[in-house]
Amino acid sequence: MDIVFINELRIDTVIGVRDWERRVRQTLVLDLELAADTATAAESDDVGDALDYDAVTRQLTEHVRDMEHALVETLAEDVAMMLRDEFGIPWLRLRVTKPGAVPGARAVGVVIERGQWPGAA
Ligand SMILES: Nc1nc2c(c(=O)[nH]1)N=C([C@H](O)[C@@H](O)CO)CN2
Repeated sequence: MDIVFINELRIDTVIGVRDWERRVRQTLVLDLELAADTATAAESDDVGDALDYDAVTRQLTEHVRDMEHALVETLAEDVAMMLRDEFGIPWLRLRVTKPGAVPGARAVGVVIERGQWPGAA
């Protein structure tokens, strides 16, 4: 099993626990590592055999844009569930970064891993 990745995907959404954060859109940055079999696609040279990172990115962007969560934890869990359901991804690692959310820190956020790496005991 291999990894298809998406780095620094920026999406505007409603996110945050403060009252003012419910009234604005803020930019989150998402980094994903998605377990995928790349060997079959490499053999056929057909995107139909690949985990299509363009399709994942489009669906993910639409999904996150429409959300209104308080915590980045909730958003991350929601994204992981959607990706695993829609694309049959067995394992993923997701980093959700909220730039400039805390004075003195460039960014804060969460990293989650969900699912089982295929073949792992
Ligand atoms: N673990 C978390 N802590 C905090 C979050 C969060 O989503 N997860 N959010 C906030 C606020 O929304 C912050 O970004 C702005 O004050 C605070 N702590």
